[in-house]
Amino acid sequence: MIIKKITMRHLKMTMKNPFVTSFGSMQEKEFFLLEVFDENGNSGWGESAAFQAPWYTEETVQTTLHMIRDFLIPLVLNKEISHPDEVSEIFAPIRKNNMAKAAVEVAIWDLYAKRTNQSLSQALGGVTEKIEVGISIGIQTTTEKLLEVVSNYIQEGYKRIKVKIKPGYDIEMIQKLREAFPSIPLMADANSSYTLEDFELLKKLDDYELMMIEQPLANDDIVDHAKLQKQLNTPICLDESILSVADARNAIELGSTKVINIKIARVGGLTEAKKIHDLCMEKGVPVWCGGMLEAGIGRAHNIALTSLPNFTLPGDTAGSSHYWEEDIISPEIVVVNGYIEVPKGNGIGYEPNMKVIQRYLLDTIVFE
Ligand SMILES: O=C(O)CCC(=O)c1ccccc1C(=O)O
Ligand SMILES: [Mg+2]
Repeated sequence: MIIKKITMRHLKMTMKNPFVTSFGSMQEKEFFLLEVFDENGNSGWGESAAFQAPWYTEETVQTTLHMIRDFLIPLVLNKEISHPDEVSEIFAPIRKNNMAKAAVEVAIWDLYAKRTNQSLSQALGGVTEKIEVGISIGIQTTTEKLLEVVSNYIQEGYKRIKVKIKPGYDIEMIQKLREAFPSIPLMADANSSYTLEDFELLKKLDDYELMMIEQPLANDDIVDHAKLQKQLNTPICLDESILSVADARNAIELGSTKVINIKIARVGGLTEAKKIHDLCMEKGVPVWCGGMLEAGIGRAHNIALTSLPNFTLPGDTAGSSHYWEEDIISPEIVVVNGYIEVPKGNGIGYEPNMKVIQRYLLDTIVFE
């Protein structure tokens, strides 16, 4: 296929509720939709994930714009690409900037699946027809409020509950949650807010039968996580530390992690995500799909990826209505009894809803 034209739409949407982490509160989500056209007029869609501020990784909405417009699009426009696996090789001379790369790469995957008349799930080697989903809950104002929110999600059918922890908001909260819900699949995400000096505190978490603790230590660490894992019964799941299949191999070999959260954006696209999945499957390390508070296009890519066989743990891809008054795809993503059906239509299997996209559109750039 030849990449003939790329439309880059800049959107800003407001989430129904602010999402609070150890870094602060987020309610505005600004992102780009990449629509990539081939020589026959087929088009594929991708959504960028970086936030306005660089607290999760170093990328932001503005660095993404700079990288996509000035470096990545010139590398693929008017180029012949026979398979989307080639895109990560074409982008390899550009260091990091994984979220910018992923936004373009996933659109080319969707385009490829559509051209070849298959679903994105099929094109990736997906096997499951429905995926199990959990929910990630931001920090709440009070524990009472948290208990109420958790109870509602359990009633809605979500398969596991993930809560954010940070120093000063951890053991007591987890203890109350466990008392109230003795048998729910529960996990905690620290987003790198502890150090090895907090060992005694982290060790206490072993009393609450958590499925795992996500990224307790520094965002770029695998050495201290290995030391910690040796002394914890609770499995560690790395998120921020894993940017590539090489990182995954090193972390598994060192014993830094027993589970990996794969985010397409963090690892630079679907080809790298699949490589990490395949390696983890070979090593007996289960994976799940993380989220970036995406709108529908990003969510659709997550669903296709999650249909691969080693996604054996519920991920963070909740339904559209959890985040948005109205999502940018049709139909919206719905969770029934804790499952999302993997769409069978070509490509991502959801149609961009141009009326809704228009409503949140700030500006558009066309490259041809
Ligand atoms: O619901 C989602 O999309 C993911 C929620 C989440 O946990 C999260 C949200 C923003 C940044 C980082 C993370 C994370 O997984 O660490
Ligand atoms: Mg995380």
